[in-house]
Amino acid sequence: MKIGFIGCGNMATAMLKGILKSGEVAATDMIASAKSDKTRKKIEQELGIQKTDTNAQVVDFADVVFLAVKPQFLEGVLNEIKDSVKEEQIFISIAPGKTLQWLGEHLGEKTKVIRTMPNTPAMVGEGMTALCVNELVTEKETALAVKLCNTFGKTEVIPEHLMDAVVGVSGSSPAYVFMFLEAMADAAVADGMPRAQAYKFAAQSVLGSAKLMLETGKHPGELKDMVCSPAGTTIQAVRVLEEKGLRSAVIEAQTACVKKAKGM
Ligand SMILES: NC(=O)C1=CN([C@@H]2O[C@H](COP(=O)(O)OP(=O)(O)OC[C@H]3O[C@@H](n4cnc5c(N)ncnc54)[C@H](O)[C@@H]3O)[C@@H](O)[C@H]2O)C=CC1
Ligand SMILES: O=C(O)[C@@H]1CCC=N1
Repeated sequence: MKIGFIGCGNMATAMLKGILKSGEVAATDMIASAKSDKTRKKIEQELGIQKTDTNAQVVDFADVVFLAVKPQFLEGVLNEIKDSVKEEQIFISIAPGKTLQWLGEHLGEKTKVIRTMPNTPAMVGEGMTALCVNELVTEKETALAVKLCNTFGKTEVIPEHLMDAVVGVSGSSPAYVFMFLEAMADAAVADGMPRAQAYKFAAQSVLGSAKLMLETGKHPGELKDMVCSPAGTTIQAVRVLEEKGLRSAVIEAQTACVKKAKGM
């Protein structure tokens, strides 16, 4: 199996590293395209795979082609590669808001298309990717795409109508989590802790809390209650977070994020 990436920025690099590390595909069977010399140098030196400045060359080479440019450049790229597309190939988009129908219209109606939404924790093998497929993609091909995405984290196949919600809950959410981490660290710095140490304490607490929820399967409210001792410290923090509207802020932020994804 040969894999190609059109565009080799943050997400593509993270995904490529996962696939390479898994050993599922040899470096010689992978190619990525980039517009700048700097990125092509990165492809060669950091990833050790083939590079090109021509997107159609990726399509000529690969069985599975990842479309990893920003959504605003996608239409131009699809127009550029359309004549090189073969019916047996699989195209995997990682763009928010671009539907299977839209992708099929631009790639040709007989094209196998998969729509995904990964996230940047893929850079450390802890990504969360959602995936949906068009009617031309077989179960075996879906399983192949899941296997590839599992090399950089967890993957779930979902109905397409949930894809915009995924942008909010996992595609974009690392940004809100990093803001929360920064704020917690700032408070610890205000209380005298060195900044580097504050980041470590905040990040490990978030990592551990997420792991605790995933591994116990317990309701987050129950886990929160386990921390809140009667007349203790935590319930005071919870009281202030409620007063300042933490839940509402997160829900409103995510709703704005999903609204933007729908309009893309
Ligand atoms: N960064 C994130 O957290 C996530 C991003 N995505 C999506 O992934 C896609 C890529 O995003 P990033 O990697 O963050 O962006 P990026 O800007 O880091 O990478 C995009 C790359 O595509 C290249 N490019 C632009 N036009 C091109 C063309 N015509 N031909 C070949 N290469 C071209 C750019 O030079 C750049 O290196 C976008 O659709 C984004 O919405 C999805 C999930 C998470
Ligand atoms: O901000 C964005 O548009 C992309 C999509 C999901 C994460 N980053």
